[in-house]
Amino acid sequence: MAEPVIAVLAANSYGKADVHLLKVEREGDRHRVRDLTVTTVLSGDFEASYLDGDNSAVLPTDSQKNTVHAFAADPIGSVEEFGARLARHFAAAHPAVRSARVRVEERSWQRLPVEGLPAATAFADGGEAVQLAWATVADGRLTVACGLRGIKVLKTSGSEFHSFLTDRYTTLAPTRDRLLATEVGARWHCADGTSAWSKVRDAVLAHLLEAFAQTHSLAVQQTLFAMGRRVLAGVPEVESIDLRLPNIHHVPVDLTPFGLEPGNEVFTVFDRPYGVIEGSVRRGAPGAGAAGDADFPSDADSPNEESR
Ligand SMILES: O=c1[nH]c(=O)c2[nH]c(=O)[nH]c2[nH]1
Repeated sequence: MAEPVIAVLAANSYGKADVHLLKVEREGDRHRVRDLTVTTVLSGDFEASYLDGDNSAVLPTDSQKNTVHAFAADPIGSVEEFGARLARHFAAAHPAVRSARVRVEERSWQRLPVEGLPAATAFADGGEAVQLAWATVADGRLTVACGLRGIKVLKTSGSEFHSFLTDRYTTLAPTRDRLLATEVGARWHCADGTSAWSKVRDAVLAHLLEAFAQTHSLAVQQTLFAMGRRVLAGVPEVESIDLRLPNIHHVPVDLTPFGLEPGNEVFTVFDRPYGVIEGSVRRGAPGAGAAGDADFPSDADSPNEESR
């Protein structure tokens, strides 16, 4: 028989990690977004749950997540203020809590400056975009494919998705007003003889962002084609462009169980799973673009990737 082990419970805490939410603050047509990831950590008199499974003092982590959502319905203020409000709430509301720690991380989004459009509802995040190039010499000939990834953009208006095919497994509700968010991956091929790659790159990016912001979207697929077509129209050096647009789902949080207005301001960000929409756009007459397999930018880091 195994030796009886004498064990005591030492330090312990529990909470909800990485509650990722997006709050849209609307002032008429001008929107502002707050992209927050919140972690709650409670410690206190919770030994009974660890030792005996007695949960009578345990505020479920699910309730902690709901609290974060409900508090986000009020003006958020700074990350410090939001964290302090939550921590004070958890510490005061439940007697077993001796300390409540709340971590608030904010990702910043900037309005897309789009000429001729206030673009008060289109944003790009402050993160770093990655620039990519694939240079190949074969038979003495240089070909260069160019790309970028990691450009996060979102629109808080001008996006719908409805009238889609349904089957017995469909539960998705049609919507005429949804939040559209993606992380653009692109790879383009230039005409022979092009060497002004940096100039082309800047122009491609500007056209991609502008088309994203300006296109009233009925589907990510439609936005993708509009973005590709805009690049071909605006950058004569580009012969074709492959685009990958993940559809990063933002689902409105139902606040009615907490006695609040349902609202359309606090969204849960589902980092995964996500839709993946890919397509190549190239010069040619309608009907000429036979559908086929392509190496989309998702595969872009494969060392074997070298040609279209
Ligand atoms: O723009 C979209 N295209 C889809 O194919 C799709 N599928 C889905 O669930 N949502 C969306 N949105």
